[in-house]
Parts: sequence; C-alpha cells; structure tokens
Amino acid sequence: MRIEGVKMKSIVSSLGIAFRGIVTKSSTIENKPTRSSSRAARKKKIKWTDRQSQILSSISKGESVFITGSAGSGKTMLVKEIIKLLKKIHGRSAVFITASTGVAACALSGQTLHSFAGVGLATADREVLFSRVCKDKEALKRWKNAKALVIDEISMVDANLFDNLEFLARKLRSKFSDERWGGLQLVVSGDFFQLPPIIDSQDSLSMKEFAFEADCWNSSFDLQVELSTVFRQSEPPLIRLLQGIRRGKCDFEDFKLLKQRCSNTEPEASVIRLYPRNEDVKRVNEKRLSSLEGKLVVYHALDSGDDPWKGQLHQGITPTCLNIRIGARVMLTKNVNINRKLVNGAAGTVSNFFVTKDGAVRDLCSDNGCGLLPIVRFDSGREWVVEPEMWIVMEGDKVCARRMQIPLVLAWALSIHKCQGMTLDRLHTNLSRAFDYGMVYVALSRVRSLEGLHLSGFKPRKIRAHPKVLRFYEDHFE
Ligand SMILES: Nc1ncnc2c1ncn2[C@@H]1O[C@H](COP(=O)(O)OP(=O)(O)OP(=O)(O)O)[C@@H](O)[C@H]1O
Repeated sequence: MRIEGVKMKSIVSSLGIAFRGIVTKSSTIENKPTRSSSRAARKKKIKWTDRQSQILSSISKGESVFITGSAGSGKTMLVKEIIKLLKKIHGRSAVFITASTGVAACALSGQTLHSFAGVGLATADREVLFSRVCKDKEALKRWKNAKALVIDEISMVDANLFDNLEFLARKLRSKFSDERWGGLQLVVSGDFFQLPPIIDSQDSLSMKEFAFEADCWNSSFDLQVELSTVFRQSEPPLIRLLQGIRRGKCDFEDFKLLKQRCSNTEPEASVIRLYPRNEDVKRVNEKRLSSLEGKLVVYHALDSGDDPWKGQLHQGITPTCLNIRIGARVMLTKNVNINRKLVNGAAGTVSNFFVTKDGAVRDLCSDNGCGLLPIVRFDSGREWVVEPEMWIVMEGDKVCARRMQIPLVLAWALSIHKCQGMTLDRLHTNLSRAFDYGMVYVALSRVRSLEGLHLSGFKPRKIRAHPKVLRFYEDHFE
C-alpha cells in the first residue's frame, strides 16, 4: 500500500488512529507540483473557443467586457486568463479583482466588491457613500490607482450598487470624470440565470433588482458576450435538460429524464447532498460526524491581517474550525494538485491521520505535542495526505489578510449557495424544496453526468427563471 509517496512500511500505527512519520515541504509526499509544471499542463489543454478568443482580444485593446454564459461554459477559467492579461497591460498594482461573495473572491485571490469599494453596507444615498469613501484613505487610494476592475459572480450584485459604484468611480477619479467608470477598464462576469441578489423587499418585480437594470449597465461595456459551449457536461440529453431548466422550462422529455433520476432509496454516503438552506446542511453533517466512532480531530484556522479584509476569510471559503474523524466525508476547498485531479470540489473519505512534528501543522492542530494531518482516500481511488494551504485576500498587489487551514470541508451535505461554481461527479438533492429563482439550475448544473444525478423528488413549478432575466437575454443575445 502506498499513499502518494508516503511509504507505508515507514508508517507505524500508534494512538489507534495515527501514523508516525515526518511531513515537511521537502518530504517524500509528492503533493506539491512545481508551479511551472501545473501551468504547463493547463496551457497544453486549453484551446480557447472563438468567443473566448474574441473576448481576450477585446481585453487586449483596453475594452470593457461583460462575459456571461451557462454554468460550465468556462467563464471563471477565462477570467483567470484575463486577469493575467490585465496585469501585463496595466501592472499588477493597478488591477483589482473582486467578486460579490467571499468564496468567489478567494477563488480568484481577490477581495469582495464591498471591501474594494469601501462602501460598507452600501444602502445609503450615493453622496453619503462618496463622503464615506473620501474619509477612508485606503479605499480612496484604491479607486484612484485602479486602471482595471474585475467583478465576478455579478448575478448577486444589485442594480443600485452597480450604479452607485459607477458614480463613485467618476466622482473619485476626477481626472476622468467625463468617462464612464472614470476611465476604468471593467471586466464583469456571471450568469443572471443563477442565484439572484438578495434584495430587502417583497416586491422585487416592481423595482430595480439585477445589475443589468442599472442605468449605467449598457454604457459600461464595449462588448457583451454569451459563451455558448458547455464544457462541464458532455452528454447531449443532460446539456439539453440543463439549457431548458436555465430558462425555466421543463418539457415532457425533461420531465421523463428527471423522473428517471428519482428514487426513494437512500443514496450511499459518498454522494454529496445539496440543500437550499444552511441549517439542513449543518444538521446533516453534524449528525453524520457524531455517528462515527473514534477520535475527534479539530483544526483551528490561523488568520492574520486586518479588518475588513480579515472578515472576508470568515465568509465560507474554508471553515474557521474543521472537526473530522476517520470515516468523515470531506471535500477539498482548494486546488491542491491539478494534474492529479485533486481540485476544489474533489470528494473523499478520511482514512487515517498522519503524525508530524511540523510546526505549522502543530499550530493548527496539536495532539500530544505533534500535529495530525488527515489522510483522505479520494473517490478517484487516490490516497493523499492533505497539508495546510494558504488563502490570501489581495488588494491590487498587496496581501491584506491570510488564512492557513487544512483545505477540507465536511461534505455529506453542502448548501446550493456554496456549490455555485463547483463541478461535482455525483450529487443528491430534493428539488421540491428550492425557494429562489435559479436554485434548481445551480444545483443540477454542478454534476458532470446523468449517472451522477440522484433526486429524491422534484416539482416542475420550482424550475423558475426570472422574467426580467429572460427578457434581458432575449434582448441582448438572441
Ligand atoms: N476552452 C476550453 N476548453 C476546454 N475546457 C474548458 C474551456 N473553457 C473552460 N473549460 C473547462 O470547463 C469547465 C467549467 O469551466 P468554468 O468553471 O470556468 O465554468 P463557469 O462558466 O465559470 O461555470 P459556473 O457558472 O458554474 O461557475 C472547467 O473544467 C474548465 O476547465
């Protein structure tokens, strides 16, 4: 038996659960690819589609672009390439990378849009926001120094905020006050058919809600493109089903296909369950964890930096406190080795713990003077010692906060909000409990194949696309 470079003959079982060994960055555990090798592997694989290439060329010309498209059509992947390009064009310190949620921001090593803007809750009048930013030296510096602004997961940004930010950009960058966004090159990405903004109102149909309803929306972009090739799924019936659901449609064929995926039998524990509400996620994970026997191992994240950036680390990118036992279902919260498919979203089961005297691990999790590292058997069959990883919150080229933690989360259950952006091999969900527009689409579009989709029920009326979103896509992309 061999755990990726950890020779089992050198491992002695002690404490009933723990192995003895040494883990250092230079140890025999082959879980750190060189940066250049993983970059080379990625470079070899990507052949940009015509639309993706069109966007890259428009960015090179300094144009502002809105990138949309179905789940799995390569928006995030393209945005990562765009960020590299923007840094070459404008310099690292003039490119600001933001997203509407902390999870999405950390995935791009950026910051939340609110923290970039320095607007706090942003519900105040725009003149109040302006004086608030003027009093915040750092925020003011960001606005003045920026040459490019990236905003990911735009579907969760509301119209009012988008208009207010454009106003602030023009007013704070007085040299460019005649230009939209004060002359910033803007790159916005997201799919409005996915999760909508949280608006504090009962009557969302009569007021502005989505960012595309902002007064400045159309004048903000030189180019608005919908990516049409789906990469995450390859089966035509599944792609057709998902494209229909994205637009709130479920015809007889779709109904039949979804019915076939329904079953009353409990799926095996290795299948991830998706729930619309956090309390269900917590309840299921805690219940499953407490049903396991054996020692509970606790990892406390090590955070550094200042607020508000430090606060972003608590927004769900990876747990502040991770409790696991042997047998726990877990999922990676970071890409740890792309070549070996150990990527954000890869699921597995904790098979044991590895004892190390490594100081960094001991600070996270101390046990009899040693630290324990989880050994995970991934569903691909690969067994891997999971080492601590670092998350950083950047502002331009400045690191403002860091978190060190074991990159795992309990994964018998996840919330639909948390899974936006993920790719899953297998999932189980009950569609009859979805409560928001786009929720059914986000949940179903995570899975790669029909075989991996398990439903315990669905109600066709829960498959809903917002009428305003439908109109926006008809007007702009058909
Ligand atoms: N040009 C391409 N060729 C091959 N694969 C691609 C290409 N573009 C993207 N992909 C792959 O498609 C998959 C989905 O990409 P990505 O996560 O960027 O989609 P997305 O549009 O951001 O999805 P979501 O809306 O669900 O977040 C990834 O595995 C990515 O590697």
